[in-house]
Amino acid sequence: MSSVNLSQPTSRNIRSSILSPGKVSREEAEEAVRTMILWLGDDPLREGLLDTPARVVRAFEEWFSGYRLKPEEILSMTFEEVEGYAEPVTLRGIQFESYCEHHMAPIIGVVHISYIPDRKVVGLSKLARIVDLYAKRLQVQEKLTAQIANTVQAVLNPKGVAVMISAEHQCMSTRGVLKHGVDTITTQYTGEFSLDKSRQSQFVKLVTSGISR
Ligand SMILES: Nc1nc2c(ncn2[C@@H]2O[C@H](COP(=O)(O)OP(=O)(O)OP(=O)(O)O)[C@@H](O)[C@H]2O)c(=O)[nH]1
Ligand SMILES: [Zn+2]
Repeated sequence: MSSVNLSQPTSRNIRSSILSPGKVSREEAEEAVRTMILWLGDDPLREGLLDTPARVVRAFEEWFSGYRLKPEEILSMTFEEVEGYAEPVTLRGIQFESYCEHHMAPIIGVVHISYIPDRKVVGLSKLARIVDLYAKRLQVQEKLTAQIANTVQAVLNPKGVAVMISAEHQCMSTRGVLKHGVDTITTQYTGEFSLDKSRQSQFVKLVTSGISR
């Protein structure tokens, strides 16, 4: 059984946390969850909820693990000499879960990424890791799309990058306007994908066509 301290956070410790983001202790985060449970009208001391603050904090560590990762480290392993391959490499349908920065509600969808190698290629899984690095943060979809494309461009330096995201925002489907089944689609292009419209349409056709394995 964990011991429970129901003291309210003071304006002093909230202010000091804002001044040094990331410096909030695990105990303070668990305390915030207890405050939310109380505010909802439930009893954080009842048996079923005693361990909930610790579980919620552990879950948040997974959902927001992207803040602790560095893109340069993920994309540092590249392969040169790919036997003359010079056309786009495309990963279609990378599933992701993110959280909107306005409501902290899930954004669930898929990312499609394509890049045109300039001698270097990167391990395919590393592109999916870059998706998670930015998805597992508080986000807006437009920023997520741009961050993925611009990071792959900056770190790998290919001839061009294309990113398309299609996602449902639960802040629109489970609350507020209550519209289910809306796909929000965003795209970001760099290099040849930005300059050459035929590259763009080739990418869009590839990721939206019905090819299967
Ligand atoms: N552009 C953009 N908007 C988003 C994203 N995620 C959520 N939103 C929107 O952010 C807006 C926040 O609007 P507010 O009026 O401040 O919040 P609200 O009163 O909760 O708004 P409603 O959702 O309309 O009830 C809403 O229109 C959301 O649909 C995103 O990734 N991109
Ligand atoms: Zn939202």
